[in-house]
Amino acid sequence: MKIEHFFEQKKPIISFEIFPPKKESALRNLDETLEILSQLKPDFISVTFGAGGSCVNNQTVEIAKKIKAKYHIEALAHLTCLNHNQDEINILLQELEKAGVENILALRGDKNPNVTPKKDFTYASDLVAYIKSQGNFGLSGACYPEGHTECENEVQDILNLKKKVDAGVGHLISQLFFDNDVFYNFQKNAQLAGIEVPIEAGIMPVINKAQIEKMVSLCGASLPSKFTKIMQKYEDNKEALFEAGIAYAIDQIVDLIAHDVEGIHLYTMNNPLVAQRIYEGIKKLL
Ligand SMILES: NC(=O)C1=CN([C@@H]2O[C@H](COP(=O)(O)OP(=O)(O)OC[C@H]3O[C@@H](n4cnc5c(N)ncnc54)[C@H](O)[C@@H]3O)[C@@H](O)[C@H]2O)C=CC1
Ligand SMILES: Nc1nc(=O)c2c([nH]1)NC[C@@H]1CN(c3ccc(C(=O)N[C@@H](CCC(=O)O)C(=O)O)cc3)CN21
Repeated sequence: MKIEHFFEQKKPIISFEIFPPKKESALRNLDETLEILSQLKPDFISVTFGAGGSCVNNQTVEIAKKIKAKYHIEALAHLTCLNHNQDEINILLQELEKAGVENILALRGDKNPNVTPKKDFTYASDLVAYIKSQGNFGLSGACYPEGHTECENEVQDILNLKKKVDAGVGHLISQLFFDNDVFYNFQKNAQLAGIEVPIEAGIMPVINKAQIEKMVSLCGASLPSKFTKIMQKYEDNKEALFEAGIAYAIDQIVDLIAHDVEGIHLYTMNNPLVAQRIYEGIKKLL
């Protein structure tokens, strides 16, 4: 089923994101992760492709296939185009079709200073238009409540997002954010720009200090003082930071649901216990 159809239901949809681990040995743990995540019955699970700028040939197609075939949950495979030419994209599309994966998150991909980008696709919107011309995939895109780090200003970023939607994206997933007002402001601006597809709010529960630093450098999310206060107080107390990170994420989600958000996309970072705790905290609100 195409993901955009999930939004025809009246309640907010819930989805999880996982990434293919770099180490072969961690792939076994991923099965345990999927076992737990699937019991929570999310509307779909997305699988990243070379997240954070790496472009090794990872297991995205295989994992997305397993999510559908073994766990009977809709899968959304991420696909990046900066480091692929058209022939390589064709092969990946064939593999996805053969695997029965119907939904693609079409992305440009993070720039990696050690890799020269290929020239067939420049922006995610180029990939969206190309996939649209090639088959019958459901297409999703990424959006940036605080503006994309490379874009000169937020107005231009929203106009670029409109191009991506017009190219054929039926659903958007937001970059993570820690201040809900930033997201509400973005929703309003997207609407003013004529963007009418559903926008899921991307939430990352932050449970360790290294992760916060990595994410801030990767996506430039601003940190409200309420957030930094908690992180500073508990940075050296692992258990307390875990609890505080979960509480902060639940607090964000409760507020988003009260504001009638269309969906919550949880960046699980392959930690199923975090997803489980958060799901427990919000399930009665759905
Ligand atoms: N690997 C993964 O699974 C994930 C990666 N990301 C990363 O997020 C970042 C951006 O990806 P996307 O949103 O797919 O890229 P995008 O191509 O939509 O946007 C990238 C930049 O180009 C600008 N832009 C977009 N379309 C344009 C156009 N037609 N004309 C002029 N400028 C345009 C945007 O304003 C933005 O600054 C990447 O760094 C991506 O890899 C995000 C989520 C998951
Ligand atoms: N710019 C950007 N790039 C992304 O890839 C991305 C976003 N933003 N925003 C949302 C999510 C978050 N994602 C992430 C972020 C970090 C890792 C990460 O820390 N990966 C480890 C791999 C560890 C392992 O293999 O076990 C790494 O070291 O890169 C993974 C996915 C993917 N997404």
